[in-house]
Amino acid sequence: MSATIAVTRLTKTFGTVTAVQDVTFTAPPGTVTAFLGPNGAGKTTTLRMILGLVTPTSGTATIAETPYTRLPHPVRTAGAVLEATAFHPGLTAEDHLHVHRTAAGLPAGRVAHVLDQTGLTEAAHRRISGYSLGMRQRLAIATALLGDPAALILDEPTNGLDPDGIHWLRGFLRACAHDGRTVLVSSHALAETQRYADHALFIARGRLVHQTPVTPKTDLEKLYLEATK
Ligand SMILES: Nc1ncnc2c1ncn2[C@@H]1O[C@H](COP(=O)(O)OP(=O)(O)OP(=O)(O)O)[C@@H](O)[C@H]1O
Repeated sequence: MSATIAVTRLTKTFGTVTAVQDVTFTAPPGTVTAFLGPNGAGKTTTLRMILGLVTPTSGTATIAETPYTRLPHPVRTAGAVLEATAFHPGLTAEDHLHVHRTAAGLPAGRVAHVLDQTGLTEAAHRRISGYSLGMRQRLAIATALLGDPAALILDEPTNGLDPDGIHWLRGFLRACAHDGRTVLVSSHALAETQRYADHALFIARGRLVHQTPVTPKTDLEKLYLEATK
């Protein structure tokens, strides 16, 4: 299954604050799309609208041509990691994943598979309370992968990762795209984004101000500074 993420004229106001204004873009399968912009630009709000967690004031957001809240199989269609995920510290990673995969009605074998995909197999029987930030980030990604989703949405996944973790994440995102998944990632880490993204969207003050294919020659920082000033 493939799942294009399509955002059309999306707008969200919170009282007098316009967080997102008339944003339109498409994130196609088989690619990593980076979502870049200053603090408060509207990235998280847009991702939350795509995932049905925030109701748009106007416009639409669909995954596989369907709003998230109306997807027949949401966990198989889209997996997401938004901001700091809370885990029960007394559980092991394996326990945590079994709780989630049972709730989602997924086969037991998925747990070992996502542990392997995120490099957590050896740590699977340790309590999450002893996990580093990077291991927690991997576990959040493992949870998002339980349904083998066609689309993956990650909000600032490099935050708190050490160089090993960043190296792993880069390879992981590329592998996801290679497998045909649609990957949408918000980030502030421009040099790193340059190394894994196929396409970059720039958002500033709630508006999509620029977009570009990303190649080794793209000067993402220069484009970012020009587009968001
Ligand atoms: N629930 C809310 N109520 C009121 N205002 C909100 C709410 N959520 C977001 N905002 C405001 O909307 C704007 C966009 O915020 P958002 O979190 O989407 O930005 P962001 O690009 O993700 O920022 P950051 O890079 O800091 O995570 C900000 O002005 C923020 O204060």
